[in-house]
Amino acid sequence: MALIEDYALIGDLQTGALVGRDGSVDWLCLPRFDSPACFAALLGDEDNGHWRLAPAGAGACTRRAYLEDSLVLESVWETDDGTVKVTDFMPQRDRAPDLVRIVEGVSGSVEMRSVLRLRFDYGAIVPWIRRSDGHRVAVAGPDSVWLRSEPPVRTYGEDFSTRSEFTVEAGETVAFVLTWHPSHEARPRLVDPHESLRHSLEDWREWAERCRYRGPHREAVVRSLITLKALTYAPTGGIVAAPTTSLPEEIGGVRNWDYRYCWLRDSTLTLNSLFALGYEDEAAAWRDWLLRAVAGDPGDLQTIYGLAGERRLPERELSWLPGYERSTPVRTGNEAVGQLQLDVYGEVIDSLYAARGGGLGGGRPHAWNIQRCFLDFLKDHWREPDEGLWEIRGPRRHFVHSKVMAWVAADRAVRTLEQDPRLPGDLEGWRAMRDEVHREVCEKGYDKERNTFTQYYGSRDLDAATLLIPRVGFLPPDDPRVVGTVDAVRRELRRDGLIRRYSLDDTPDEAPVDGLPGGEGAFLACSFWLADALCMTGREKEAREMFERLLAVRNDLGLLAEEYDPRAGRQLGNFPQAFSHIGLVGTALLLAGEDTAH
Ligand SMILES: OC[C@H]1O[C@H](O[C@H]2O[C@H](CO)[C@@H](O)[C@H](O)[C@H]2O)[C@H](O)[C@@H](O)[C@@H]1O
Repeated sequence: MALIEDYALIGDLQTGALVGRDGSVDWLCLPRFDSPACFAALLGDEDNGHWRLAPAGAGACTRRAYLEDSLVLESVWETDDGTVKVTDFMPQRDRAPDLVRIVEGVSGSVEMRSVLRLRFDYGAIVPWIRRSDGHRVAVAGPDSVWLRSEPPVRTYGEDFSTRSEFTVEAGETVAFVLTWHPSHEARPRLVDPHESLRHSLEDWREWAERCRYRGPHREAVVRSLITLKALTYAPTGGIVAAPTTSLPEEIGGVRNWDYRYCWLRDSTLTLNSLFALGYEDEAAAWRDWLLRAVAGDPGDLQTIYGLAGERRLPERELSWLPGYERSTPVRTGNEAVGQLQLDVYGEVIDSLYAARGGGLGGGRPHAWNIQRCFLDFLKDHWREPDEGLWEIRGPRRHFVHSKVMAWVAADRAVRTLEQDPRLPGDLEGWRAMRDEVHREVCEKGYDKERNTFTQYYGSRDLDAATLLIPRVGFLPPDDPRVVGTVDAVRRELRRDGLIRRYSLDDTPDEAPVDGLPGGEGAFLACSFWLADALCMTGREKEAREMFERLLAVRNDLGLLAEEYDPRAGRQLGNFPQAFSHIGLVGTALLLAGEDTAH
């Protein structure tokens, strides 16, 4: 079984595929990130769908890398008979998604094998396969997938798979193109694989060159930005939290969730990273996505939407999939859609505030009207308990982070009005709310005895999200309560050098706050937040050490999942995860003195 970090991401800004070191594409949803997978071996085995293209009898590739600053992956096998490389990518597109795999002989003469097992509907459906016009065509229900090669190589069917064996000599290429198309339509248009490769490289190069970061970790920052960009759904401007579902937070555990949707929290933070580094177009596209998605009653605001702003994302379990290393259930949809997560208002308003300050005009009259509606809602509801940013599935609580973010919402709205008094708004009401939230959090969310903010009112538990208190400006970094919180979190939530998001096993007699059985790894975003907090509280050396430790956790391609198990030395959770890459970019900016946050 491949480790999570054995995978590489390729994508076309509408969906993404995971390619293993052995040349197997084990995850691909077509045509969108949130469509059913036609390759789901990631969450089961080869019979759930995959496409392996590699030298016959070979194991993992000898080396692999993305070509320059792109999402084009090159895997090289050195064999006894010669060296061969496979270049995998998905050209950016209008409609039909293509997966292109170009085999190139480098030296000697290498026998190659392609085994394609298409299984629609997350591994459940074996399609019917026929030949048409030089293609192999797989059809089941609404889906059809077309496979061709240039030059044509012989394919044959065996064991419910489409196979080919061919030999490449030095200098020869064989390019495969796999294209999804609605099954009721005629043959899709054909792309030229070599020309598409040139375009893809050019597009990514131009895009990456626009990055404004000038600090010492440029390679890591650019790779994170490319990954974040790869998680944007270009037709609508939506941003997914990750391209996968149900990669476990604990091997063999139940904490397996579907991240192929747009969380307002994750999206706003992604957007802040892109915006801070010069990517205004993405920011504008997401702002417009947001305005469409949240239109309606502000009380109906959801924390999660579909790629085009869809609201219903019913959670269900795919019983036929055995799960990644037997981690079940495998889920699609996400029940957290119906939760009350008060922090989201603050994150959205903060992001629009930053965009306005950065000249994006966050800006449009419509955008300001929505922020006013959010504030009106929050004024009436901030005193309520909620599920918080960790989307707990236990009883609602008065989470300190949620209240702090309610303060952020009021603070940014007040500041907007102070900067532009012509805008309509309840300046006095919002000021009063801001003061009241601040007072209450400092009174009820702070443990005087231990000099630390806690996870929720009245609790002794800690929460790494309180590390954000100085970052969002709720208290200055040199406030003793901030320093005390950073120290307490570092002391109590540390796990082999990294940070857990909250305590899970410290009080075994009590039900865990998140209402879920089992444990989880260290949370990478929180570990970046600790580095930020250390830096802001004057402990730059420790912050740098923490950052270097986190950089070392990335896989060979610079990718991060949501969590990490420091004891097993392996990544955990959905992959690659926007939250973790946002954390990396934020810390790199802060350490380089390029941070533009408040
Ligand atoms: O841990 C329980 C929850 O885990 C998921 O939420 C997490 O991922 C979200 C997307 O990155 C992030 O916004 C949130 O802060 C994380 O806690 C899952 O989606 C939830 O359904 C689940 O309850």
